[in-house]
Amino acid sequence: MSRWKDMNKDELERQFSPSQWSHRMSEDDVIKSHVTALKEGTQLARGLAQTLLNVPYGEGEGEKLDVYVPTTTSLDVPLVIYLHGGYWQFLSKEESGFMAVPLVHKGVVVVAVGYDIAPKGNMDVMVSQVRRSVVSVVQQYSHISGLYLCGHSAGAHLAAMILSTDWSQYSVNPQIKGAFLVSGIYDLLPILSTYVNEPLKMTEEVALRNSPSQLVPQLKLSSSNCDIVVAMAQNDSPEFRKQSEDYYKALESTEGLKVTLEDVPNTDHFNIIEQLVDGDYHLTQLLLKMMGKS
Ligand SMILES: N[C@@H](CC(=O)c1ccccc1NC=O)C(=O)O
Repeated sequence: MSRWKDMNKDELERQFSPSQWSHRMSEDDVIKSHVTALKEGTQLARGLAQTLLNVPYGEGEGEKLDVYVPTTTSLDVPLVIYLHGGYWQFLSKEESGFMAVPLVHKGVVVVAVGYDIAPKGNMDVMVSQVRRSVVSVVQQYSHISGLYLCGHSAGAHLAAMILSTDWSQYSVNPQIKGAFLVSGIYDLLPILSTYVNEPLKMTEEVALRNSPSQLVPQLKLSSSNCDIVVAMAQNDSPEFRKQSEDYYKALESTEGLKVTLEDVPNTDHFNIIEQLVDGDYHLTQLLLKMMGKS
C-alpha cells in the first residue's frame, strides 16, 4: 500500500518540500542557511586541502569535478565521490567540497562531481554524467585503496543509480566498496505530478527507468560487495522517510548485500548533510569507519 497515491497535489507537494519540515527555521531561512553552510564549508576545504578544480570528465561544459587531496605518505588512500543534492535543479560542485574538511585530514581523497542540473540537463543526462564521472575517476586514480560514494537528496538518488549501473557498456567496471545514501529519493513516480518535475519534465517512462527502486536486481549484480548505508533524517517528511525505508527493505531482502538503515536523531533534510563538515558528527564517524579511517 503506497500512501502517496492517495494524496492530493497539495499534500504531495508538502511531503516533497523538505524546507517545510525543518524544526529549526522558516522555509526560506533553512534553504538560505543550507546554501551558506555548504559554501562556507567548501571555502574552508579549499583553504585546507590541495585542490584540483574543474577537472574535465567529459566533453561537456558542465562535465567537471573538483578533487580535494590529502597530504599523506600512506599507501592506504580511500576516495569518496560526493554527489550534491538540490532536486536535480539547484546547487553545484561549487558548494560541494564541505565534507572534505574532516576527511582530507584523515587521508581520504574527496571528489565533488558537477553535473548539468535542469533545465539544461534532464534525468537521463544527469545519470549518464555521474556514471561517466565515476569511470573517469577510476581511470585517473587507479592507485586508491577503495572507492566510495556519498550523495545527499537528489545526489543520493544519483549515487544509487551509479550502484545500479550495467558497466558492461563502459570501459571499466568500478568496484565500489561503500555508499552513503543520505535523505534520498529512490522512487521517482511520486514526484511526477509535483512542482519538482516542472523543470525536469520527466515522463512516467523516464521516471521508471531512472528509479533505483526498479533497479534492485541490477544493483545486486553490479554492487554485490558494496557496504550501503541508507540514512534518513528524524525530521525528514514522512514520505521522504518512507523512500529510505522502502529502498532499505528492498536492498535488505537481497542476499549478499551489507545494508544498514540509519535514522539520524535531531536532524532535518538539510543539517543531516551540512554537519559532515564536522569530524565528530555521527555520520562523519560512520563514513570514516566504513573506510577504515576512524
Ligand atoms: N522546494 C525545496 C527546495 C530544495 O529542496 C532546495 C533548494 C535549494 C537548495 C537545496 C535544496 N534541496 C536540497 O538539497 C524545499 O522545499 O526544500
